[in-house]
Amino acid sequence: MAAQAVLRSSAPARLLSGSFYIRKGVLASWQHYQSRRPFSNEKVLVELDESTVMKMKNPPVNSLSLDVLTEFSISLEKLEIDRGCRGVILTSAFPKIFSAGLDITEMCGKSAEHYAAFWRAVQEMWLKLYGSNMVTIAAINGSSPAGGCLMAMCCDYRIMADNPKFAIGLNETQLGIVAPFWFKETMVNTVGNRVTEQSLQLGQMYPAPDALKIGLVDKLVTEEKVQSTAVAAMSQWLAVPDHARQITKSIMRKPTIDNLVKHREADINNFVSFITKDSIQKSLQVYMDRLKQKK
Ligand SMILES: CCCCCCC/C=C/C(=O)SCCNC(=O)CCNC(=O)[C@H](O)C(C)(C)COP(=O)(O)OP(=O)(O)OC[C@H]1O[C@@H](n2cnc3c(N)ncnc32)[C@H](O)[C@@H]1OP(=O)(O)O
Repeated sequence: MAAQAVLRSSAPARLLSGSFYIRKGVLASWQHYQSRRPFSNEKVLVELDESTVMKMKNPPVNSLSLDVLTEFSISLEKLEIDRGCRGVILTSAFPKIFSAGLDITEMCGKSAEHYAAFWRAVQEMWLKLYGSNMVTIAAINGSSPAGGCLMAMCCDYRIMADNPKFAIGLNETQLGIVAPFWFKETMVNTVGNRVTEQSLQLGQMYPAPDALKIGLVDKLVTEEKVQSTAVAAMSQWLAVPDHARQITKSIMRKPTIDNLVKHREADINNFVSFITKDSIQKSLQVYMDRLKQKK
């Protein structure tokens, strides 16, 4: 399956004397900006535009395979070290679906080594996105279960298409699996303990209007306006001095991040021993069969 992230890098925040611009507070030559060109490899395409937009493009439903996760982390890392990029809008290239979450086929019928590599890639994506110094805004243009919801929750601000057919939530228990502690902590940090406790046990998916009510998303707009609203929100977030915003973000998120870093290997071992159980493999298979039968 081809996965492609489309990245658009920000134009200079402010031009000075026609030949310099400010990138993360550092003066850099206009020539340098011009030398930044769209880049692409098999799965990543970077285009220069007014805002940096990272589009998931893994048909048909943006499931997060090992390849997609790896490419996502590499792309984000590239933007992180690009001093010209202060914020990223994360969205989907497809209408009606933001991301179907982790690719279930990566968790079925594979070797223990594969599960360990896959889980490390999930952790890496989370560490990079939740710990990003950039402003991150999720433009949720469709449904977003489980790992898709996790990605959205990692962002600083969430805008979702106002359509009750689109739902978001951590539905892991519905698959017979358990959201790990750092998924749980990300949700607690987003909507609070009580809502998380109930949502996780029920594996609840929230239609967009309900997601707004519980604070799982911050704003609803019509489908056509999701991206332009994200661009407008980005300007507002970028008006805050970077250093103050970044330190504040770190104060809020560091304890949660440190907790995974400290228990990273144990978390991988736990995932592998859980996912290789016959009963869990059977649950996932039943869930996949149901997905295919619903057509
Ligand atoms: C201690 C250990 C803990 C383990 C923790 C593990 C944490 C797990 C996190 C996860 O993210 S698990 C994944 C959870 N995701 C879901 O439950 C989503 C399932 N999919 C859907 O609900 C729907 O597909 C959709 C996303 C709402 C889209 O619906 P739509 O009607 O547009 O498409 P479909 O016809 O259903 O799907 C098309 C095609 O895609 C396949 N597919 C869908 N989701 C996934 C997926 N997550 N992984 C792999 N494949 C997926 C689906 O089977 C269809 O395939 P084909 O029939 O076309 O072959």
